[in-house]
Amino acid sequence: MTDADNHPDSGNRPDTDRTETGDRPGAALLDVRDLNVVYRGSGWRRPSFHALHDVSIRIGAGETVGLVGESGSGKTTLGRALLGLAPVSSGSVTFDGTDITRAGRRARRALSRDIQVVFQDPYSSLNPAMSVESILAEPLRAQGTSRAEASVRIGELLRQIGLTADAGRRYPREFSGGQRQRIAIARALALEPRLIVCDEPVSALDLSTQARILDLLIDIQQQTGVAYLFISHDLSVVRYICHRVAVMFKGRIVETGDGAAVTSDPHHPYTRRLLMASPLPDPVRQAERRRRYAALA
Ligand SMILES: Nc1ncnc2c1ncn2[C@@H]1O[C@H](COP(=O)(O)OP(=O)(O)OP(=O)(O)O)[C@@H](O)[C@H]1O
Repeated sequence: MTDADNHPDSGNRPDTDRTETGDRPGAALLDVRDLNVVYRGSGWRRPSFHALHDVSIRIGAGETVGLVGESGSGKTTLGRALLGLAPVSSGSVTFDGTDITRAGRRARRALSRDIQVVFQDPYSSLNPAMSVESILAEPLRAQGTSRAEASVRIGELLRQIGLTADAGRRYPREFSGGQRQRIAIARALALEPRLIVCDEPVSALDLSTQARILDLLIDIQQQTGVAYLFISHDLSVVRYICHRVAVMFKGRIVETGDGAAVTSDPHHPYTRRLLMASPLPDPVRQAERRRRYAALA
């Protein structure tokens, strides 16, 4: 995408039909219901912490749902719960009909193909001692893909993220931050997941690189139909990429709805405060980002 009008600040992410509640009609790919997560403490020095309170959220196939909220509100904890990595005390996380919180080992193994994650920091999320080829081969080999098939798939993945085939022989240190994040995205895509938890995937990148990575994620979604849970602090980014947005405050979801509506006409007082702290649109920032983006196009 090279049109400056399709810039992250413009909030014109193509939308699809919505129901009145903002949910897509039909069965959800992911259905989180009344989820509670409690981190157990150890004595009075480290008391237990109730991180998520009765959280419910749905994500449809091919949909991007944004999760915004201040630091410590529980966004990453929810992302971890989808990966089966949070101490769930009650509630359910149903992915395509299987409750992740109660799944046995075999079901979990199958789910680990379907749900992948991309982290904020591409510098620390890639093993510096491994070539890109080995990084991308790892999830494929772990699922029993043959060497020959893995090699073909790695070629496809590099093309998909816009890197040349020789990138496979190089190491993470030889790439820029944006290129490393592309490699992290390719690793997440290797097993053709149906949902990717994107935990602040562009916050460590400069503005023009952010725009390119967001466009890559949108292109990939259009090609593959993957769904995203997109965790971010940046409302302009969320407005650009997300179909729907959920706002978290102190471990609770306080508002959900259409991405453009929530970010321009918030109902909950906390969302209004969030918007005031990061005004949208900011004409100066918008013009600056458009200029940089156009120069790169
Ligand atoms: N392993 C843990 N043990 C105890 N408490 C934890 C643990 N992990 C997170 N927490 C607490 O749970 C709360 C939610 O943390 P979480 O990382 O989910 O927030 P967040 O919204 O993702 O924050 P940020 O935007 O800063 O990443 C915080 O108060 C945090 O201190």
